[in-house]
Amino acid sequence: MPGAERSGVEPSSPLSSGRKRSGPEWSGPQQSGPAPAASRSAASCSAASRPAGPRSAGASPAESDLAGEAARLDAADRLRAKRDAFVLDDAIYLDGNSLGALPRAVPPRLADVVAREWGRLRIRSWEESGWWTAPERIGDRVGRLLGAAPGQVVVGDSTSVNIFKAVVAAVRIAQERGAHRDQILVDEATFPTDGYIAESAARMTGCTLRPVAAGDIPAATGPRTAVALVNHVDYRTGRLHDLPATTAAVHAAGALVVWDLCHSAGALPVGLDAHRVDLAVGCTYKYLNGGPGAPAYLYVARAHQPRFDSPLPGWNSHADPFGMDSAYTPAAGAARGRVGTPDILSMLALEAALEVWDDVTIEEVRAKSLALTDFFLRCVEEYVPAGRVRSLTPAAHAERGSQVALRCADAGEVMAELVWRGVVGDFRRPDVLRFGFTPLYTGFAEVERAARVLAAALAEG
Ligand SMILES: Cc1ncc(COP(=O)(O)O)c(C=O)c1O
Ligand SMILES: Nc1c(O)cccc1C(=O)C[C@H](N)C(=O)O
Repeated sequence: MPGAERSGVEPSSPLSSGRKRSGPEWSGPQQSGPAPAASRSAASCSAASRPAGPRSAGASPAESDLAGEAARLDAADRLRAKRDAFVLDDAIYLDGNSLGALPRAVPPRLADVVAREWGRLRIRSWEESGWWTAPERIGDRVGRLLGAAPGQVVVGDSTSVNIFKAVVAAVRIAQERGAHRDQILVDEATFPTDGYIAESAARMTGCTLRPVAAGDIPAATGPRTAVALVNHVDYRTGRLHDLPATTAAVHAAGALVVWDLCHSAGALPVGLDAHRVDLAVGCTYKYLNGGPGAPAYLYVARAHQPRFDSPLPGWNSHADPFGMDSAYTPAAGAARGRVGTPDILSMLALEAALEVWDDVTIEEVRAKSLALTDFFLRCVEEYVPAGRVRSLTPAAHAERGSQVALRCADAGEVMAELVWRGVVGDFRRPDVLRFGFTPLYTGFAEVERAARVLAAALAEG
């Protein structure tokens, strides 16, 4: 399988390693580096909660220039106040590309859902509290951030499950156009779940799976291609793939494209309708801050909805669910992508989390994201000795998502040290340090400090 390296969920939690640290963060299941020195004193633990940085005793000129610049950038940042909408602490949280921080709006909303809607209204809430229609209602809200007009996005299930629905349904549509379309292309560096599911979908539909570098998908798409499944932003390197050009090229060859937007939704404009994307999926627990295991979404372009033949036609996607008919008649519109009973608690937590977007445009978030990653790369270049790390993230804005990935041989140990010092990123085996930048709550001073702490951790390594 292409890109078959695991994302790195280790069976044992570092929380059980016996190691005290400043914040509650778990930088990851991904920590496979050696356990940090158990003998570290309590004093050094608490010092870690406010990283002093490698040269704190006397800041070098470059360091104070960058710190000053960070202060100026923060002062001019229109999104700065948004940080208050999240529960954060002194740790520098650069892992929002794995699990977004908790929005303050979520706990009171969930308390109300549990106590009043469930506790008192009980079954009435399916209608009176809008539970039944939540997948489409929240889908429209997510759709706005993806450039999708209402009625095309439904929230529910996991990204993995939605990939299955989207790829199989796309193959069915493509094969209606021509039964000879028997190939599924997948970007070869794909997040593993996409590759596993595409392989299974290929077996089920009589197709073969062809892994291709994302940039080569336009050239590789031909008369036998049914569908191309592509990650908009590569989870490991942070590379942003060319959605408009790839979509246009796949269409020119008569095939369909399914985009995995996990690492772009809430971080940059996607333009689903504008670029005539066929189908798309993604999670809501990263830059959309929906919470651990928050429901994912499925976009089916309006033009494809009448032919969207779900491989998981559950009763919730029936035209008349409460008719309890033994024959399946699909619902019209986005609801056709539903399966079973929605996960209401997670779904309504997500709805509350999305409130933070009400007065924010994705364009201003993107502008800040690029400024943050540019600034981080500059600070790293300034503070880290040349050659100690290598950036895997493209320098060109058009090719960069909202994360920076740095390669270094001892990345596991370095990330453990960073977490210890209060800078939370994550580690992807074998040698990648990942730092995600969430413009709604990350500031420039934090970015400068993170780079300084990184330099110190690397120096120790
Ligand atoms: C690109 C991408 N696709 C899919 C997933 C996983 O989806 P699921 O929520 O089904 O675990 C992730 C992250 O876990 C991801 O980064
Ligand atoms: N979904 C995750 C989980 O349940 C546990 C730990 C991490 C994750 C992730 O989202 C990983 C993430 N998609 C990645 O890009 O590596």
